[in-house]
Amino acid sequence: MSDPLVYPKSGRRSQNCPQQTHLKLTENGLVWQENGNRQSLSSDEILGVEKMSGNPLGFVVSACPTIARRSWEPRRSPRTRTLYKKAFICKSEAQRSRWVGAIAAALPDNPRRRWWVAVNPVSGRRRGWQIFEQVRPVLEAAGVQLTAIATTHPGHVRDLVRNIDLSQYDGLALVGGDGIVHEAIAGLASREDAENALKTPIAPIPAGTGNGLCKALLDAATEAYDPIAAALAIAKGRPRPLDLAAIAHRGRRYYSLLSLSWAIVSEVDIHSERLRFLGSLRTDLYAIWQILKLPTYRARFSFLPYDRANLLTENHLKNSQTLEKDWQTIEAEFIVFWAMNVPWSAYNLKPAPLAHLSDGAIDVVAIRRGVSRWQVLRAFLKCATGDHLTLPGVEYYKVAAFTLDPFVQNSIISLDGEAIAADSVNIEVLPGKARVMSLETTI
Ligand SMILES: Nc1ncnc2c1ncn2[C@@H]1O[C@H](COP(=O)(O)OP(=O)(O)OP(=O)(O)O)[C@@H](O)[C@H]1O
Repeated sequence: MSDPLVYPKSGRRSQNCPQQTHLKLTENGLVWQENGNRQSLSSDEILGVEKMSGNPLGFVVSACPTIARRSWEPRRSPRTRTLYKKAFICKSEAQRSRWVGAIAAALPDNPRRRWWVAVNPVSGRRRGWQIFEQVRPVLEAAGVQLTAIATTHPGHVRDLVRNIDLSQYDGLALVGGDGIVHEAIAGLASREDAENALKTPIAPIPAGTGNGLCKALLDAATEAYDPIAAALAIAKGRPRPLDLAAIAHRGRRYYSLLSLSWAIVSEVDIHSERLRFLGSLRTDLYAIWQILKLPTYRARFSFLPYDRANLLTENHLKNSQTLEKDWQTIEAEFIVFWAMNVPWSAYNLKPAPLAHLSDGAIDVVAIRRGVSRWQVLRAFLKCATGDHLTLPGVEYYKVAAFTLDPFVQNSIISLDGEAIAADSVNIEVLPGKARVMSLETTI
């Protein structure tokens, strides 16, 4: 559809705009001229179109385009998005109706419009509700209906999700950190209809301190890590499978979506909570403190290697054990023990660069006794970009299942950031057990 009779309107700046434009609806989106420049919005970016209130000739297109990189931003970093509203004025009401109808018809239908939203107001820097208010207009512009609640106590999301009528919703959005996503999964898994319930699409909106799952999803879609892109995954994305790990510990069964860590990693994860007021700096400072102390933790680690050697490049194989279909056992003093379901454990930490959201494997990064403080510190620093795998002392195992028997009294295991006593744990991968919203074009 192409129409020369459409005039642009840019609010207070309308006097600077050309008198006339030529709006075109192509199979890729909208194209028009403004101040002599060609402007466009692709159909991937357009959220919706609506008649302008107060002007019978106007209509407004809402979109989430990427914004131009600033001069100091690295060229390879993904570009952030913003909510953008573009107003057009038609010559007649009939023409406006034609445009609104044509644009709406050209947008792909969103089969998932009804979302339940839990907002943790105290996660991260206590900006959960503010972040929800930031993304709400994006979702509403896309016609998403929201039923939002604020959590009031730990375990609240798990209890609500256990009892919620899932037939009323197309997905669960979680504004907070990985902790409330973990709770939502626990709630779904504890239902009588768990098998089906776990297929409910989940969408994390980052407001916590770590947000490893959200970072992993956005990074896989080459999107910048920000709440708007996370919300766009609800409006324009598709559900994709996510492996879960089933954990047997002291007769109980847990589900993990992110990580199981022990040794200095769990010490940092759990004990740095007391430095919460420092934001994400808390883990960095606590990690440096632990590396200076360099405690070691004895354990038996038995694992079933995951037979996909082609996923490992030659370089990484140097640090990996031989891949065989049998269980293997290592008894050692560990400094680092970090089992990851996804590449990112936090938005700024990529311990498992070879992990994939649904490859049926858990990636274990370990450092044993015998390396210097300097080497551990280097591995920790390189971990920010996932470039630590080739460093001396860093071991990497891709496994389908494992058992960890810690021989240390009074240590803790961190399961998706929540503490459990360091006792024998059995972990098994449940391939594609859950579903998460993603902007990836090929899944
Ligand atoms: N209103 C509340 N008051 C206190 N704790 C809460 C409340 N709502 C949720 N929680 C608990 O807060 C914990 C952490 O939540 P969340 O994961 O959202 O944030 P975070 O810890 O800052 O983020 P991350 O897990 O990414 O570090 C969860 O275990 C949850 O049970």
